[in-house]
Amino acid sequence: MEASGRQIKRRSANRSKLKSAGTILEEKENEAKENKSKYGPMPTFQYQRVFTRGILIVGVLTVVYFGTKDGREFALAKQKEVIHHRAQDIMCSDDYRAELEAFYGCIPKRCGRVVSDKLVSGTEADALLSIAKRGMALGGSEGGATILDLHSGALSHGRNFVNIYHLNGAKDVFKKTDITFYKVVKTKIQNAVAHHFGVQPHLLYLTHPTFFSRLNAAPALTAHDEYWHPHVDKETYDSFHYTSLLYLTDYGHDFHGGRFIFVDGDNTNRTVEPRKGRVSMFTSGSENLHYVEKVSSGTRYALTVSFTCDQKHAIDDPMLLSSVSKEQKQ
Ligand SMILES: O=C(O)CCC(=O)C(=O)O
Ligand SMILES: [Fe+2]
Repeated sequence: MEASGRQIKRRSANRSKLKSAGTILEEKENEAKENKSKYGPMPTFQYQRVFTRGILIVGVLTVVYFGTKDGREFALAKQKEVIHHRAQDIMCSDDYRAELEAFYGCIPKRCGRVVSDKLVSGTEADALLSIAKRGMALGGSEGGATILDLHSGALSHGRNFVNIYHLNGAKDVFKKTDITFYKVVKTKIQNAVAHHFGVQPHLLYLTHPTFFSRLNAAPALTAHDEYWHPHVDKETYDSFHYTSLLYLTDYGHDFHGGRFIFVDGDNTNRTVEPRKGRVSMFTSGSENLHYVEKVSSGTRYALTVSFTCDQKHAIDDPMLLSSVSKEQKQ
């Protein structure tokens, strides 16, 4: 009797142990479920939370460090976009502002850059591309950069330059309509520069050098082929006050590499991807330090159209070879 009474007690104790173990298990499962749904899996060892957070912080810091070490990059104009008018203002550099003090009416209301795909039509861009190709076919650099200046006649040739107007083959290379297209486009850009920077268009003069460029991936043979160095136009070309670029071919289609990069003081690059007919205009001072990336494949064509406020440095529009006098040709 006594033994069976003890057995009953033990069984009921075991049952209650089992029950409580089951309850604990169930509670743990419920807790686990709750934890899973609310906060994810619970830490499985002491300090795991601290450890996980540490890893996360180190990860974020690594991304920030490597992301900013070589600077950041923003696209001011992507090739695929069609931009009506996109501007970025920058404080005028002191040297630039000081120099312009002498040219009343030509001092910019703002410095910076502006991009437009609506100024020059596809037909106009194609007409200018055709001029560049025909002219450059008479010469061409052996390195990666060929230029053609219709004003002075300078054309890259091998490792040097020739005057295209002195070449026999050049007699009929340009037509009257070519010169008309060239002048129309120049005047549109001149008015757009004046309008955007708040200066009077008749106080802007076309200046030297204004030229077509053709860039490719061929290794540089002379300093003239090295187009990728960061520079300030005002320092490279003394007479420049406003620079404009008209792109005649498409980045990512006609060539790769060859983007235009503004290097800004905030450790950030602003890029312009060339697009046929795209015009980029900017003040030529040190507020607009820039370079062109090396072209990695294909051929990039552009026209640099430069303006000065100083009439002393003004240049004339190009003329047809047939209307250039003998003295001018020599
Ligand atoms: O072709 C370009 O995009 C820019 C060329 C340039 O920076 C220059 O001619 O000074
Ligand atoms: Fe430049």
